[in-house]
Amino acid sequence: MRETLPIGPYIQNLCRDDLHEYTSKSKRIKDDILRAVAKLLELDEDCLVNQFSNRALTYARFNYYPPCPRPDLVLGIKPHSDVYALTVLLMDKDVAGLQFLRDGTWYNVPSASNYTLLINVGVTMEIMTNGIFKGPVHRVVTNSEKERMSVAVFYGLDPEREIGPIAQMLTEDQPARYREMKVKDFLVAHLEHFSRGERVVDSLRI
Ligand SMILES: O=C(O)CCC(=O)C(=O)O
Ligand SMILES: [Fe+2]
Repeated sequence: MRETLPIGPYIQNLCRDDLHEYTSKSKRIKDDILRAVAKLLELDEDCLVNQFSNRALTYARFNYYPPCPRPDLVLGIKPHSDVYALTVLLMDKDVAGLQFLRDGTWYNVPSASNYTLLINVGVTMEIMTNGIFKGPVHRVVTNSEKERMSVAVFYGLDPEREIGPIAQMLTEDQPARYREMKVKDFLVAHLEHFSRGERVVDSLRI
């Protein structure tokens, strides 16, 4: 994250320092996870961490879901895959609502009795690992009685660079499954696909 946070004066006064401290600490978690993923893939330990320059994007989203009288009709967030590489999600400790899709079935993420961080893989990671790690589809359902809150910090790449499978993932037997694209164009394409209920990654498949 840039030293001077590009957020409005209201947020800056309210929680600028806390947010800066929080995102710096969660960046360390993100780097640990990237190193663990690199190890799992039998790559150089730092090869994923090194993809994130000091111009890489960090984006924090504060989600507030008020009680909703018709949870059967209204979603908190519609189905999507996160677009950046990794998400560090601080979950509401009392109210569940997050669900992941697998083989056509939605699975609940239970609320934990304490503040819990959930690490989610995003589409950027799916492309970088040439499809080995997937950015799962998830959504948030509403609750008729209780409000719910979460804080998602998304870690992405430098918008001026290209996104594509990293060179270390490619062999003759495992050629690139996704074409390259400039990150900032990829983010715009993501929004267009999201508004149509589609996944941008599917449009990049070779
Ligand atoms: O509120 C949640 O639990 C998930 C939020 C989410 O998926 C997002 O902000 O992308
Ligand atoms: Fe999400």
